[in-house]
Amino acid sequence: MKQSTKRRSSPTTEREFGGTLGASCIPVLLPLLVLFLLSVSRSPGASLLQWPPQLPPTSALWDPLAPLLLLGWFTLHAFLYLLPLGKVSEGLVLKNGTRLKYPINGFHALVISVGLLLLLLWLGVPLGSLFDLLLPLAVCATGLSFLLSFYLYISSFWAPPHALAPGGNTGNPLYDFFIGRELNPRIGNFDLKYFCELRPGLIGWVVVNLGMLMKEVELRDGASLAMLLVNGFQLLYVADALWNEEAVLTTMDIVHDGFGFMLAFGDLAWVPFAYSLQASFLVVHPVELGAAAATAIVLLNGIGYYIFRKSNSQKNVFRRDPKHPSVSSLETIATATGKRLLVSGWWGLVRHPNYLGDLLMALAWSLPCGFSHLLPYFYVGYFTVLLVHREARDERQCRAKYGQAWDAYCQRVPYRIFPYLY
Ligand SMILES: NC(=O)C1=CN([C@@H]2O[C@H](COP(=O)(O)OP(=O)(O)OC[C@H]3O[C@@H](n4cnc5c(N)ncnc54)[C@H](OP(=O)(O)O)[C@@H]3O)[C@@H](O)[C@H]2O)C=CC1
Ligand SMILES: CC(C)CCC[C@@H](C)[C@H]1CC=C2C3=C(CC[C@@]21C)[C@@]1(C)CC[C@H](O)C(C)(C)[C@@H]1CC3
Repeated sequence: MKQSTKRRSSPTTEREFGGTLGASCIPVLLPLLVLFLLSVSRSPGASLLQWPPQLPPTSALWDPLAPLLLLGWFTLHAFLYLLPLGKVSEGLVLKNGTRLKYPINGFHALVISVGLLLLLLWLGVPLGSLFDLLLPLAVCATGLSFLLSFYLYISSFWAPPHALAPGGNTGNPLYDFFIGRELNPRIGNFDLKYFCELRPGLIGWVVVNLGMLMKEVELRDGASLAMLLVNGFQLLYVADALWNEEAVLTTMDIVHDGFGFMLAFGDLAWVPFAYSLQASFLVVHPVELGAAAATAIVLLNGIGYYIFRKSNSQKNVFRRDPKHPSVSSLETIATATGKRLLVSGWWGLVRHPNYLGDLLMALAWSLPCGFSHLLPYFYVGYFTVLLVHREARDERQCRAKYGQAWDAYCQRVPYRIFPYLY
């Protein structure tokens, strides 16, 4: 019995994100990076390269209102998640042959949240004050990510072996805490990873953006075109994710990755506070955008969105029902697992067309901030690194899963993300 537990706990020797060293440093460095980026975005110089780096004074990191707001926000979203609205969908087949059920009511949660925000505005609640609360909120969200990650790590020891993620149970506590041991941790029917991936942080990002817009209105008696574009583009991205909530059930995060610090912090702190940097930058560094530039940026976002949505939907439909009329005529290659790989349509253009679309949108979100500072382009740089790394991880997993069939796909579709470039 003991022996089998040992074998179970080290199914993979390969470690990602720099192994134990990465897993020990990232949980310290990333929260500091969020605070650094937030305080640079509101400083007059907004310089990323200033030495010594600008860190906020400790007095700016705490406000008793922040934990209350965060607690209220989480309670609201847990309640909305449990409401019997929308349909219930099944995830992909698990190792033990079963499928988990997931409520598809994220879009309802977004609409109700936006409705509540409009009500608050109508009641005269100064949403612009979120600008002054950003640092304390980011500190509390980070604290919450740590608490959740400790809970996830400890509770995973009660999970059955088939419920463990392939990469997150090496036996090294630091690494497993970071990557996540359990694939789909649940409290009853409440799926913690699925909830965190799409609700409090993602919708929280929209709220932070709206707060920045209201701060701009307070300061300058109106919202700038640049701020409206950033808010509009990112709202579209979040609304799209929730409208197509079912598609998240076939992404790497849900299907392959465990739920540990990386995703908990990513979902709850990194997304709402680092992804909203353009909006917080614009509060202190207004940009006047001409009509021609705005049109070109809208076009770029539209092209990126089209590629992103079409390719993600094509793969999702194909994985759920390969005989569906919209995908049945596409060329595919067989793999030894019984699953087929698309080699025409969007997935015949490059091996990750969805990343290409996402990166075009990322650029469109930064361009409204002009070219005077580097900070608004932080997201494009980070996202390129994230997706190039993610593509390499996915490639390794697919080669292990599909062997020769994957090599044949790579020969047939030689470029990874950018046609003729990479
Ligand atoms: N905004 C953000 O911060 C982030 C956004 N994203 C976005 O999330 C979306 C999902 O990305 P991600 O989860 O990384 O991965 P994908 O949705 O691209 O999923 C990759 C999986 O798709 C399947 N697949 C790969 N090639 C083919 C093919 N030719 N035919 C059929 N199936 C194929 C494989 O799984 P299998 O064969 O087992 O089904 C592979 O493991 C992307 O649009 C990405 O841009 C991702 C990360 C961060
Ligand atoms: C903390 C580290 C630097 C890395 C954290 C990575 C996470 C922030 C991202 C990993 C995969 C994500 C996805 C989305 C948001 C960012 C994270 C959590 C996503 C929900 C965004 C909206 C998209 O439409 C999507 C396809 C649903 C995304 C799924 C992956």
